[in-house]
Amino acid sequence: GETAEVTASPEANDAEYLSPVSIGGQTLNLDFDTGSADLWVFSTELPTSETSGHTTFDPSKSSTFKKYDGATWKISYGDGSGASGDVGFDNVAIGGATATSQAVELATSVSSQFVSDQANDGLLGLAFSNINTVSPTKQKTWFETIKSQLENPLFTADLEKDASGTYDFGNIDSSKYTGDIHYAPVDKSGGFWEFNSKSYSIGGTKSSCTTCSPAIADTGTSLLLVDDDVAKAYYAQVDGSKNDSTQGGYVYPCSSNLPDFGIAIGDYIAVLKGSDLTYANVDSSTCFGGIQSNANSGMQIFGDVMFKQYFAVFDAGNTQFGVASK
Ligand SMILES: Cc1ccc(-c2noc([C@H]3C[C@@H](O)CN3)n2)cc1F
Repeated sequence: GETAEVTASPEANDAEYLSPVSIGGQTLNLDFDTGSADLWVFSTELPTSETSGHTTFDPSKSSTFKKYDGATWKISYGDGSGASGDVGFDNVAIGGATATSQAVELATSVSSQFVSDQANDGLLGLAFSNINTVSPTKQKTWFETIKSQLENPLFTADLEKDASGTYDFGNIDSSKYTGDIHYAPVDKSGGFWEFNSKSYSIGGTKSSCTTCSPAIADTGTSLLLVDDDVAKAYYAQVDGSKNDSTQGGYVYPCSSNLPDFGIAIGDYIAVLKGSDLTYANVDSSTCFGGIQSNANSGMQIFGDVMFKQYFAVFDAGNTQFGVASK
């Protein structure tokens, strides 16, 4: 079976990570997103006013592209951004592994956040295809299309702070982590890599929260979005912190010593170092936290703040998600 490895390069503030993907021989830089299941790209079908700075996929220049007549897609993301368009099939290669006749969703419209994010040429969903948005027939993700060709039906994420990391498909590279991999069973019925997270720790003090929302492993989200009462409890330990609606979340003096924060991945508590829980500067003395409230949306979203501190295994063979120290 095959294995494949591709670089994941961070944008400013590690807001997102982009990886090169070859579609019909054309290379675009896509945001691998384990929180969605559409592979969509900036295309020549967009108004040119919206494609400045982006690489666009041109179906007319691919000898292997096939239109999927009548099919459309439309997606919206957690931050209110979104895109829509039509569909075709082409050969899609990542790190030397090629999925043939992969559904490729061509954007004919994208929201302003995508227009201005010029490094991003589209998204590659790595969640489960029951949440793919193609109509009238949902389409498989790249990972689902290629899974049977892989040495093992899994992929791993090693994202780094202000540095390039990797996604690996088909194998677990033991040089990328230390100690054991701690797995939690995944409930994929909602389409996400979803697991229970019923406890947490702040500065080493553990709390159980039987009412805590389940969590999803989401490489497409920059931060760590936890239940509102947990975020409150965390920042109660940070002098001078406040939930500032103008900044969009919790801010605090950059001189603060942030406590460590432990998140439950099933029965395992993964401790995130407080020293790596600041997301960005608001100004020279005020900082914006990597831990933020999920506004009681009913789902906790463990994004890149977690992936930068823990090696992650997305195991579709055993429907489990695992983390290891690195
Ligand atoms: C400009 C832009 C906007 C959003 C996203 C985005 N990608 O993944 C996600 C999260 C939220 C959830 O919906 C699924 N995963 N959000 C990427 C962008 F480049």
